[in-house]
Amino acid sequence: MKSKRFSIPGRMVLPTVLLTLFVGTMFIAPLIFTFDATKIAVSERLAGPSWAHPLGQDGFGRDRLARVLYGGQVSLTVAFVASLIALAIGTFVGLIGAYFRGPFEFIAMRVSDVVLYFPPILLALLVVTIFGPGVTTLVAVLALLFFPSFSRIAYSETMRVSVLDFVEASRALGTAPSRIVARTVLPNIMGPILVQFSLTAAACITVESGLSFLGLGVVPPAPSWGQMIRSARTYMEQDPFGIFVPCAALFLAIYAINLFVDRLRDVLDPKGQLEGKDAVSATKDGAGTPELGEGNVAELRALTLTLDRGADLPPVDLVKDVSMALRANQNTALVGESGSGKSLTALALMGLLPSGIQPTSGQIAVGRKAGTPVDLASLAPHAAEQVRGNDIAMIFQEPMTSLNPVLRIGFQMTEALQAHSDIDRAEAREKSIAALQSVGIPEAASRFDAYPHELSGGMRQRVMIAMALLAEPKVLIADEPTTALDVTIQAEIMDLLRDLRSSHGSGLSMLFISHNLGIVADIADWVVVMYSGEVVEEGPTDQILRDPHHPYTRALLESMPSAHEDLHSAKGDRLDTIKGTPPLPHLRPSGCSSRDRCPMAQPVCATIHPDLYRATSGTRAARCLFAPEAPEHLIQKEAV
Ligand SMILES: Nc1ncnc2c1ncn2[C@@H]1O[C@H](COP(=O)(O)OP(=O)(O)OP(=O)(O)O)[C@@H](O)[C@H]1O
Repeated sequence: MKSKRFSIPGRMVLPTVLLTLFVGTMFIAPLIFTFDATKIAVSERLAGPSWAHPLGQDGFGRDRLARVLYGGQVSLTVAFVASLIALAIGTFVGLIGAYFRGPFEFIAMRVSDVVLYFPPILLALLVVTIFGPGVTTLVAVLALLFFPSFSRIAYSETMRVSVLDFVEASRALGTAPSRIVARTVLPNIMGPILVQFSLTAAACITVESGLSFLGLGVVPPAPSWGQMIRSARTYMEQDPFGIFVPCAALFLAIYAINLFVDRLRDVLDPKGQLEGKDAVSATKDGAGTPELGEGNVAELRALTLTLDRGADLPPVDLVKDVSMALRANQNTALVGESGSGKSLTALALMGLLPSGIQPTSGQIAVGRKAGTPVDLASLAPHAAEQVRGNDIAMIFQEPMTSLNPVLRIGFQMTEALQAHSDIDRAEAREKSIAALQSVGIPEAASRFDAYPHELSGGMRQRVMIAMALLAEPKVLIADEPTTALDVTIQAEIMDLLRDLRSSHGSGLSMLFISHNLGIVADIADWVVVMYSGEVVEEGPTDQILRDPHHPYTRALLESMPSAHEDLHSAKGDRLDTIKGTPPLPHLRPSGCSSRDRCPMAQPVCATIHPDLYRATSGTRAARCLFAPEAPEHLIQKEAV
């Protein structure tokens, strides 16, 4: 494996140079040149710039350049140290309060509330008046003033993040709470906290200057920007340059810090880290531009998706060695129980994997209407946005949460359309209304101006389908699109999806994700069954439904109530359930992953991990030692 080379990301170069120059000037220039910030020369008061005093002299004849540099040292140090203390205390308090709840939450939030009740500047004045002005008091007062803003943000962000799938999954994987907080939750809340840090550092500089301006900050004759403004104010009309210098220094300091932290947040965001990098090929030697097989519009080749569980726990493969070809004009169903890896496989195609999950081997290729195939995860965010929605689109389970509730349907549709094509608003409106009509929305023109809550669940899902198809993508991923709907509406949406291929005549390929093998008969030409992160069987739908070769597919069929009872049930109207639950990804048994739940399991199943054996005819494949596709010698050796 190649060793990582340290390099500054492109986006960070300008802010880093700017901040380094600014801070460097403040701290290094006084070491090189002999500046005296306190030497008074009354005869030269308010003198203009000269070689000896490039920024002129103040009302006491002191060198203004020296004062602005030393003042900067004080302001920046106070702001940085105070913000860092506020960040550390506030984040800790908010994180612990939100994650562990109970008394932790009560104490954390009430302490922050008490501080927030006081108007900040009054609280600052109160503390400074009690403890006396000075740098240490300033740092303490600023940290006290600003830690509640960090704790509030950390609290709300932790509440949001801790119910997300990947945190739940870490819990399910038995990771210790302290580890989840430090390794999983903290990195995911750092974005807003870093932004808050920049705002706080900037606010600290202004509050410090304000207090010094009032004579309650840095003690004279030590220089500070606030003091400089205060004394320059007296001569403002005679010498406006005197007030401009410290104000410009304040402006530059705040701008440089904000720019730096803003960019840093983008770079630290795990989703942004992929910018300009090929996440798949980075793990493989010799991988280049992804390739597509003949007639395929998207393809996964031997894709493995791995969850990084931190330094102490080994990584876990959530999806293993999955290959899938989505062909033009073909509907593919991806079927399996909850947790089998269907959604992650689809998200990998979209280049939208959650943070912490990376492709560690294999290849992802998505065909474009124009241009060479791409792996979305390897594209810069802006480039990926051009492909998503345009060449590959996705609809989700819950149309209410996929549509923005505060924007009219029409606005959301035209916005999506205009993002991918160069058309004006009127044309976008026309196309959107036509799209609404094509998915069976009555009175489409008036629905165009409706808000999502004014439509029924089925209508909303139709809108989502219309939106997804607006740019005429080659691939449409439908992730359990009917699960959140009433049974009657489900049937209507299934009919709509089934008819899409004929109504959408540009070779659309649909990947239909479902946990219900029974409902795919009408819609899919090809079925891929997943279990515990692996493909266990695939083939033409009619063949798989009539004669499943993998015991898990058979069990899945027999547990499904379906309109196609005649296709699969040999047991009349009695439905079987699949006993047990799928293994957690880090607890897969040796040999065959499904053997614990398989009625046909033999001792050999514990020793051999079956491959996905393909029939010589090249169509069907099954991952079972006893499937007709499996080479006979494998079990003969172990048989009695
Ligand atoms: N963000 C994540 N972090 C860690 N593990 C995850 C994450 N997302 C999914 N997983 C795990 O990966 C495995 C596959 O999940 P996936 O969501 O792809 O399954 P699924 O078949 O789509 O299930 P469902 O039908 O419930 O959505 C599961 O074991 C799940 O717990």
